[in-house]
This record gives sequence, structure tokens and C-alpha cells, in this order.
Amino acid sequence: MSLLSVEEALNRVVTKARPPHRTERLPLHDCLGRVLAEDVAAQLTHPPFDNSAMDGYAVRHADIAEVGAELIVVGESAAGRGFRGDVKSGEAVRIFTGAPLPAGADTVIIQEDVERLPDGRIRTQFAPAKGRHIRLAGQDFREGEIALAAGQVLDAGRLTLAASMNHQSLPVFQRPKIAIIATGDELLPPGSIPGADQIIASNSFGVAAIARENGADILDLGIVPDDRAAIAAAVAAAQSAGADVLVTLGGASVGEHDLVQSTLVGCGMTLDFWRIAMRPGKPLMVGELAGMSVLGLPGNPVSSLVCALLFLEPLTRKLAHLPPRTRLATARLAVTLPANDRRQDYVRARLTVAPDGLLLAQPFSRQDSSMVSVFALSEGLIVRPPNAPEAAAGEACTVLKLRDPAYAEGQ
Ligand SMILES: Nc1nc2c(c(=O)[nH]1)N[C@H]1C(S)=C(S)[C@@H](COP(=O)(O)OP(=O)(O)OC[C@H]3O[C@@H](n4cnc5c(N)ncnc54)[C@H](O)[C@@H]3O)O[C@H]1N2
Ligand code: MOO
Repeated sequence: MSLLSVEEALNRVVTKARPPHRTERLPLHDCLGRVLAEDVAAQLTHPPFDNSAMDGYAVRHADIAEVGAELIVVGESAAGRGFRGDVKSGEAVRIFTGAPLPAGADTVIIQEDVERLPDGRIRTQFAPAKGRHIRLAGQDFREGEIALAAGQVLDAGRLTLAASMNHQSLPVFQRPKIAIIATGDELLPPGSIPGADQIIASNSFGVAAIARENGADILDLGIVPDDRAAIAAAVAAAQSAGADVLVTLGGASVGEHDLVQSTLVGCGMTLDFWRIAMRPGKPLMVGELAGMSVLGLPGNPVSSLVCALLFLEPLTRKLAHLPPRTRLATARLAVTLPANDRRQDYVRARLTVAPDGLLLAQPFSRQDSSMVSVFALSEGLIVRPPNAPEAAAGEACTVLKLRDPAYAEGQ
């Protein structure tokens, strides 16, 4: 049996996906991490007027070209309360950061560079260049200028800019909706008291977290038994909720109780592919049901999480209009790894930053795809390509980062 390669499978999952053009307008505080759906122009000019960048005195440069100039202080300009008169020759206006520059003045001298005389006048102790410490009207942006572009992801800087451009809300793409169904007669939700032959269903939580982290809304349809009618009812619920993607967990393999694929085909799903050359995650299934992408992930918790990282993450990002994200990095192997077979292997590993600054990858000895504890301890997965020869300790390897690496002892 020839298995599809990870690259080919990824290509088929992501290339075909069409990001929906559904938009909504959200208040700024709700826009973090969202993608702008339209170009956004400034609704005003910033700064709206020439103003001072420092606390000091607004003066005419011609008056202070020489150190030791003495000027009469004729008033004050504070932020929110400007000086209404003109600064004439021989005069200065006390000015504060952000305050409007009074008419007639063309330079600000900072207060540290003047001496205040007993009669209230000032004497300059430094000769600043003309125009010093003045922020010119419109130097940041002008009304009508497009300062944020469709497709940009809204982060701290862009949200601050949007507010500064006088926008209370922004047009963003809606989050794609991802429905999740866990299947299996043996499954109970966390918090239950398991009977004989029962286990706690855990996969949905990790898979939902991966989808959420990448900009999706989740519809968790819970646990359904290994029963065609129950599975079909859950699939119909996902469809009527308008899910963009349906993720099924478990029942993807070849046993008599693995009913997911045949039930989905019975519901009208077109199967794209099933089973790929990777470990864990071989029984991954991909299809399409009336415009809804279907990802059938294997039941073993680590298999479902690795498949979600490899396939659901890029699919979700594309549907959310988010740019692709790479988790790949280069590390150095802490131990020698044996030659690999035909399945691309994702080996759970500790990643530490060694004292020389390079990443060190130390695989865990237990790699069973049911072992959630090992996955939770792993900072990364060592990627072993199909048929890779033995790799010696100290050799470079590719790792898929799950979280930031730890620092080696003593650092
Ligand atoms: N004869 C063969 N047997 C198996 C093959 C194969 O090629 N030939 N593939 C193996 C591989 S690889 C995997 S991975 C599993 C995947 O099987 P399924 O997707 O059918 O998953 P299940 O049988 O339903 O469950 C596997 C395992 O995971 C537990 N599970 C299921 N769902 C959850 C959940 N939501 N939370 C936590 N744990 C879950 C389930 O109880 C089983 O222990 O098949 C191999 N077999
Ligand atoms: O591929 Mo399975 O996912 O090896 O356990």
C-alpha cells in the first residue's frame, strides 16, 4: 500500500481551501489578533497642530541664536490649553510637552538650558538649532491617508494607530467555525467517574486549543458513540451550524468499530485521501462535504494533536486569512537516532537552549502515541524524514517547535 507523503497531504489540504469572505465590525478591544478586511484611512491629521516635544520655552530662533539671550516670559501653553497670543521678538512662552506651539514661535528651548532670572525673565545657556523640539502638524499621518491595509493582522501597534486615526471599531474577517466530534463508546467527559472499559476523552481540548490559537471559533459537539446514526446526527449538526471545517476524532482506522469514514461517505462526503506516511497520525482522513472541509484525525491523543498541528493549523490560518506560521527550526541531536522507516516520524523531545545558544533536542525514550504526559512535557518534535539514515549525536536535525524551549541548567 503506498501512503501519501506529509508534503503532498499538506498541499492537498491547504491549497484547495478557499477563505470565506465573511466580515464583521468589532470594537477595537475585540480586534486583537483579527485580520483587517478593508483598507483603513485616517479620519484626521496627527498631530493636528504644531506642538512641543519637550517642557521648556517657545521662542523665536532669531532671538536666541547667541547663548545668553534674555527674554520676557509672556504666558504659558499647556497640553489642552494653548497660548492664544503671538510670541514677539524678545518674548518667550512657557510651554509643556504636547502643548500647541504659539504663533510667532519657531523653536523650543528646554528648561534645563535656561536660567530663570529673579525678575521672571529667562537667560539662555545654549543655542538650539531652528525648529528644535517641535513636532509638526501631520508629521505622523494626514486625514485620508491609508495607514492600515486589508490583510494586516491587528496587533498592539496597529490597534494604537487605528485609535489614533479616530476609529472606534474596525472591519475584520469573521473567524472560521470549526466543529469537533469525538467518537468512541469508551469515552466520557473529564470530571466523570469511569466505569470498566471506559476512559476520559481528552483530544478535543488540545485540538480546540490549536484551532483557537490560529483564529478559529469552536463548536464542540461532544462525544458520540460508535454508531452510524449518532455520527450522522452530529455531522448534520455541524453542517446546520455552518461549520467551515469538521474535525472528527477517532474511529479513523481499520477496525470494525471505525465507522467514521463510511458514515461520512454515506452523508455525501467526497473522500480526498486516507492514510499518510507519518508517525504518529497514519490514519488521517481528508474529505469534503457540501463545502465543509472534513479532517478525520486518529483517536490516539498524540496522533490527533500532531495531525492538528500539521494540517488543522495551516488550514485554519488560511480560512482565517492569517499568514502561514512556521514552527520549524534547526537543533542539534543530543543522542544518536536509528535509521527511519518509510513513515515521516515526529519524535517527542525536550528542547533546551544550550550555553552556546543553539537548540539541543533530547528525545523521550517512550514514544507511544497514547502517552499524553510525554507530549505535554515536550517542547518540540524531531522531524525524521522517510527512510532517513541513522543520525549521530551532535548532528543537525529539524524540529517542530511546540512551545519556547527551556534553558539549560545554570543559565
Ligand atoms: N490493524 C491496524 N490497527 C491500527 C492501525 C492500522 O493501521 N492497522 N493504525 C493504528 C494507528 S497508527 C492509530 S493512530 C490508531 C488510530 O485509530 P482510530 O483513529 O480508529 O482511533 P480509535 O481506535 O477510536 O482510538 C485509538 C485510541 O485512542 C483513544 N481515543 C479515541 N478518541 C479519544 C479521545 N477523544 N480522547 C482520548 N483518547 C481517545 C481510544 O480509546 C484508543 O485507545 O489505530 C491503530 N490501529
Ligand atoms: O499513527 Mo498512530 O497515530 O502511530 O498511533
